[in-house]
Amino acid sequence: MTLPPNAFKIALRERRPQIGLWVAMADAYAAEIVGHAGFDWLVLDGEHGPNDLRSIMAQLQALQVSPAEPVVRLPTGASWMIKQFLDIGARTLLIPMVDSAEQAAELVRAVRYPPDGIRGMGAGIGRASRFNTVPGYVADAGKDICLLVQAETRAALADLERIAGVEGVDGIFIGPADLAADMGFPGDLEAPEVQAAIEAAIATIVKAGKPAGILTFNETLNRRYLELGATFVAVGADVTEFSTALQRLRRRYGPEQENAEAGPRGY
Ligand SMILES: O=C(O)C(=O)C[C@H](O)[C@@H](O)CO
Repeated sequence: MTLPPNAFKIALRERRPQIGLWVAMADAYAAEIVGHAGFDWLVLDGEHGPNDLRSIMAQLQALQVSPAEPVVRLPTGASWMIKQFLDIGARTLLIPMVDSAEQAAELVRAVRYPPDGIRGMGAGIGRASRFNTVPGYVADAGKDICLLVQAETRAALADLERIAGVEGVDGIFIGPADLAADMGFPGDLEAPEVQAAIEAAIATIVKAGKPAGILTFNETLNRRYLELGATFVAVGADVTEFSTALQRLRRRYGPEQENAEAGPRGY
């Protein structure tokens, strides 16, 4: 059998805007529902969602027929963890807290087989090769593996141009919540200082010739970031949409019969 090309990675390379969603319910059935909603990419959150190797694998299986690219966010960029998630078939990885070009270069090596990298040989017994039914998996793996790194501290923004210059980094995601916290504005992603830093970071990434990504729950900001040249923009999360919709439904039958349209908070 053959694996479909990574259409998300191709779209990033061609700078075609990609609209995504954070998926943190850590449930295959919920992921399958989200997979039919029309998003271009879906972050299976292994950093802040209650996920592990098996729950991510179940979601990858549930999303196998979805056109959306599953983007697996790991808790950290440890090479042993990258190896395991690549072997279960994750093709697009999002690694948080990347603060330097040196760290980014190590992540590139972790997603590549020798001699260009250190990824261990084991996909032949793993889901990545569809259990050794994909001819030439090892030789072709690098073509569809997509490495996204998160810049979400002042240190990362100070080294952003060098991070963007690392060959093998396919995109840079700005983490507004952690960046805001690191800048001294925890929970206040819309502080002017934070917004200025985000806009400058997008400009740096775009100028360096790499796709920029971000997530906010604020439609006005998301449209602004797309105008500034961001390519992969996540516009919400399954958990917050689900929670907000249920609260709104209950309020419709409350004493005030509220019909509040307040959207979910992002932080
Ligand atoms: O710093 C950020 O913002 C992110 O990396 C996204 C958040 O971790 C995600 O949980 C949404 O709040």
